[in-house]
Amino acid sequence: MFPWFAVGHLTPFLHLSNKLAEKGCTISFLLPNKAIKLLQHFNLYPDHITFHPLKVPHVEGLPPGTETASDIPIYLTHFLCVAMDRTRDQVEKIIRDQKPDFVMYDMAYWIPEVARPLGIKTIKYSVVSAAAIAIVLVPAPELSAPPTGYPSTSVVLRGHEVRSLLFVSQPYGEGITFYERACTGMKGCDAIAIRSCYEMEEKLCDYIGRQYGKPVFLTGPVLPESTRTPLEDRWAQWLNGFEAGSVVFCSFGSQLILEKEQLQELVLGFESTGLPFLVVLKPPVGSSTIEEALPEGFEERVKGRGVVWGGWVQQLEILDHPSIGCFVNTCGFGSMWESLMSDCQIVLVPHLGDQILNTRLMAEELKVAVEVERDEKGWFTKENLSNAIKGVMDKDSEVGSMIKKNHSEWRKLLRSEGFMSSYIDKFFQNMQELADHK
Ligand SMILES: O=c1ccn([C@@H]2O[C@H](COP(=O)(O)OP(=O)(O)O[C@H]3O[C@H](CO)[C@@H](O)[C@H](O)[C@H]3O)[C@@H](O)[C@H]2O)c(=O)[nH]1
Repeated sequence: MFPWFAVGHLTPFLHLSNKLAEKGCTISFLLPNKAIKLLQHFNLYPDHITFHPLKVPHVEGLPPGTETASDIPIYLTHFLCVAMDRTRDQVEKIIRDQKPDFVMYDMAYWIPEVARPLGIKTIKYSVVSAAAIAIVLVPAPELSAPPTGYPSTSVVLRGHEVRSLLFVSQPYGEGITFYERACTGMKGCDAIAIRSCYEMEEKLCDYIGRQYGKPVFLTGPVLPESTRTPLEDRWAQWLNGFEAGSVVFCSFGSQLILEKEQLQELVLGFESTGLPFLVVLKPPVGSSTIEEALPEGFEERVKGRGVVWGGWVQQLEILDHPSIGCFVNTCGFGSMWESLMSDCQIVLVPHLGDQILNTRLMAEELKVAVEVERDEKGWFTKENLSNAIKGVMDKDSEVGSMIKKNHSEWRKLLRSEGFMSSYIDKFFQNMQELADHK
């Protein structure tokens, strides 16, 4: 397993590794040294899954010590791609030593070049939605419309949102654009795997398979069915102090760093809901702590009912806490699945291109969430945020009841006996057939 150096990618690769280890596979998991600490509690089969730490070389343009996308603002990501590509010698050595049957990868487009001469099969595992892959099948200058044959009219970008995909034609590593990286990685593999399910994205998955002429294997959502570690006492105790389903939890993923002004607007939005809230965000641009960026008098005013936290929390465990009633997030693909598995109302504030598409899927196709209204620049006002939250938390709200009902049906399906395991069984069978295919 060789995932991209970002928590939102490392985590689902590890969840899948657990499922494959359960079936008896032996897995070498390649990851930046620093990420081991963050992930090791998710390794449920340490006898089968071995972490191989990689030394991430320093690349000019990155702060010293950068190892994952969480360490840097999004606009520096292309330098981290350079660093990942420069681990190629280390990766190649591990592959030669371990001689696996398969290598699964995502952003490292050069894996097929390394593996094929050794007779090793490769699977490109996409941990973003099928919609997000399908929409970038054309280079950015043509992005004003989805590619020909794109099979959805609702899971699309609208107007100015198209700008969120302009990065596709920009360098993403040395001498390679994001588009070229994505396409080369797809064209070189023996099969494409997607962390999705037919119930949600069948047409999009089939479309990708047709475009690349490759088999497409779906792994399903691949989430732990229950949380394994107890919630940190600090949060358990704080949340225990509120009524069931009353607290609004907000987490913006592992990467997003806001401008100070945006952060202030956001927290003021939470304040004006009048509801208890736990907001987890990275300190904004130019601040070393979250506290120094909060609006004046804010902490005093929300004391006892609101917390804004600048560190890492156990998101899955928090979502499982009975006091949480609403989850506000950017609809990164990891949080999207986690929110669907939870019992909470879902409010979405997408930021990146794939997050907008996931939001359309959730809010318009499945109708399990509401999307906060945003302006041309992609930002929103405290009133819009507060209204969206109150709209789903109000017991008499029609929209709130409608999304609650739809969400509960999806949750029932995802949690139903055999739903996730049948995807894994099928995926495992697909892998065995691919291994036998000379
Ligand atoms: O304090 C925190 C913050 C995050 N998480 C976990 O980190 C993961 C975050 O994943 P996601 O919600 O997808 O956010 P990002 O990592 O920011 O997402 C990146 O990767 C996704 C693919 O997984 C893309 O869809 C997004 O656009 C991209 O920003 C989830 O499993 C969370 O449970 C925690 O456990 N604690």
